[in-house]
Amino acid sequence: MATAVNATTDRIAPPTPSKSKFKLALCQLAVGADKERNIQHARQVIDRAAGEGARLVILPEIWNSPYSNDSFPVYAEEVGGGESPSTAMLSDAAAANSIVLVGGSIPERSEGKLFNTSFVYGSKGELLGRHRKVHLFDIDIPGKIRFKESEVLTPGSDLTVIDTELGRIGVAICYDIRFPELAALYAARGCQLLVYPVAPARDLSAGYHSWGHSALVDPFGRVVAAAEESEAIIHAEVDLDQIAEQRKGVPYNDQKRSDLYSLLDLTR
Ligand SMILES: O=C(O)CCC(=O)C(=O)O
Repeated sequence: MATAVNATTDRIAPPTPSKSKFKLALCQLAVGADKERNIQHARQVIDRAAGEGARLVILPEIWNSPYSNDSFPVYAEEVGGGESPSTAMLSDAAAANSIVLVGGSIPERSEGKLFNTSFVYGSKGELLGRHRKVHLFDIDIPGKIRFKESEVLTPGSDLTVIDTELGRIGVAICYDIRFPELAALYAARGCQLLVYPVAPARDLSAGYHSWGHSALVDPFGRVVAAAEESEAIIHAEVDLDQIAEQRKGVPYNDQKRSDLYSLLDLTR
């Protein structure tokens, strides 16, 4: 069923988070071909970020494997039914550090298919939710770059809104950011933060040259904190009350002209 979303009346209020101010860390990891090393390295970086005060820690897209269609089937893990050293580490790291952890993404195998999936853990190590990338990165720019995730991966079919103790988070992955309808639906569902695990650190010896430059951006589009190309942990403070104030001050979400256009939520 398709439901027209009226941002003024249909906004779903999030539950009150345990803290309105907290520190987050964007971990722009260097990723290599050695999976075990990638997992150990991610664990060390999560521990460091939490040790430096972050309560919400975010990893990049595909942090346990090189970003390539050849690698995805080799590095993929079955989560739940099978052995998954990557998500076991994420759950353990979240509990050990008492943090909310958006675990970037890993190639996930499920029922014979492969997905690009982000697993999100709460501060007791519990799995809060998962996002399977819904817009696969399929581009072909003649003479420049050709990448077709869809040759190997299956797109997810769910939007992902997760209530955490630090607020309501809409999760999507990398190329998903180019589709503003998704962000608008997340906003209409009351998300206070949108998290898009994107590139790891730039590595010009890798098959795909990710861009790096992980960033935290506020409701006015201002870059609050950002990395360069290389491996980094970027710390920044999030103030949910301030975000709510900023949204109230320029209330464009409540000023949409639903008599002229509307957002259809096809999942409802
Ligand atoms: O949107 C882009 O420019 C890059 C997307 C990408 O690298 C990805 O989705 O993995």
